[in-house]
Amino acid sequence: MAIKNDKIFDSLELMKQAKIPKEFIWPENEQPNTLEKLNAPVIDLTGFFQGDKASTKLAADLINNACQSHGFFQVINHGVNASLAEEALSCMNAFFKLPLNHKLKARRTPGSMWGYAGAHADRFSSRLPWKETLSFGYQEHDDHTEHIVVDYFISTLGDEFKHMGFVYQKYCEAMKKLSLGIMELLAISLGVEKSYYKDFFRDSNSIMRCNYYPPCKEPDLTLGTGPHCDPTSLTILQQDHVGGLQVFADGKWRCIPPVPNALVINIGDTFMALSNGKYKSCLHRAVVNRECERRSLAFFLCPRDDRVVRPPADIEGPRKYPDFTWSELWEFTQRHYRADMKTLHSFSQWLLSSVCKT
Ligand SMILES: C=C1C[C@]23C[C@H]1CC[C@H]2[C@]1(C)CCC[C@@](C)(C(=O)O)[C@H]1[C@@H]3C(=O)O
Ligand SMILES: O=C(O)CCC(=O)C(=O)O
Ligand SMILES: [Fe+2]
Repeated sequence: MAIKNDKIFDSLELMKQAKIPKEFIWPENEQPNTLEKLNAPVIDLTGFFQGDKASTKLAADLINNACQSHGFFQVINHGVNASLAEEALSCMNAFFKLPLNHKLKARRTPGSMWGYAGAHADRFSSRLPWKETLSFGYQEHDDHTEHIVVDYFISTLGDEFKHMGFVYQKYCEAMKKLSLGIMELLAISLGVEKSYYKDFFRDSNSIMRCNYYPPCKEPDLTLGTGPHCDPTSLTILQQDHVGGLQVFADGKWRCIPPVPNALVINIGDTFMALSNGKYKSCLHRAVVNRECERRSLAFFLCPRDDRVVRPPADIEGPRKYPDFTWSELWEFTQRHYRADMKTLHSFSQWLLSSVCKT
């Protein structure tokens, strides 16, 4: 995707302005409104990790019910160390509170996913999200997976960020381990051989994203993250205590209030295709507020670039989506299409039309 404009927003300056710039004002029908809660079940993973059959069946049934409707559920006793999770959140402040020129040392380069972005102002010219992001990869290569994140922070921001790199290295490893456990539960809940999805994601190529949402003087006119379905396979979201995540379900935007020590899990487009549409990748967004900043950490599980996304034979019914690879879908969202609620459908049309042209 070519750079639309090379505008740079300084969140420190933006926060002082009584009126937000027009680029951040979203269409009225997409602006935040009154809220009910989403029934995103909180699933205790203790018994599943201990191999208890009854607990595993309960977890699989709750997941099946949630994923057939809106694709969101929450997990507690998930095995991610609480102090690591807390430090991953606090490390965000150490980066996002830096002066802008320091953050720009990690600036996302065109065509890359990695790095710092302010409101995606280098990619979009309207409906800008009221957020800053820092994204980096967690690819599983044989030779240097165990320090791939540390290396990124040192090479991008310097030795003084080595500790932050170490925290996120450990965090990504913990997220990957949890995501493979969730993949086993998803397989069980779909009646698929329980290691099928785990094996599919063993050599994953995942994305870690830190979302920083500054306070906003006119929170009802903008959005922190616009309405979208995650194009990825599975998202593990750690939100702080502020709240702001909303899911569009049963015709309404519904909030998922933060549950202490819980992680929010949602199905992405790629897993919807891997389940042949049985599990839903659901529209969601993030709102901001006037009083305080909000932070979230999103781990996006993605398969190896070239692995063909195709549902297992156990899942019956006519195919809903064509075969594709994650690298094809990723390129579509980075160069041709701003992820929204129709990404997978638009991508399928784009893919089939490009096949017809060859
Ligand atoms: C593959 C990805 C693209 C986005 C980050 C991951 C999964 C979610 C996508 C995103 C958050 C959906 C909303 C729009 C987006 C541009 C954003 O607000 O950040 C998307 C991410 C992206 O393209 O950078
Ligand atoms: O910050 C949030 O609560 C949601 C962010 C999100 O949906 C995303 O980054 O894909
Ligand atoms: Fe998302």
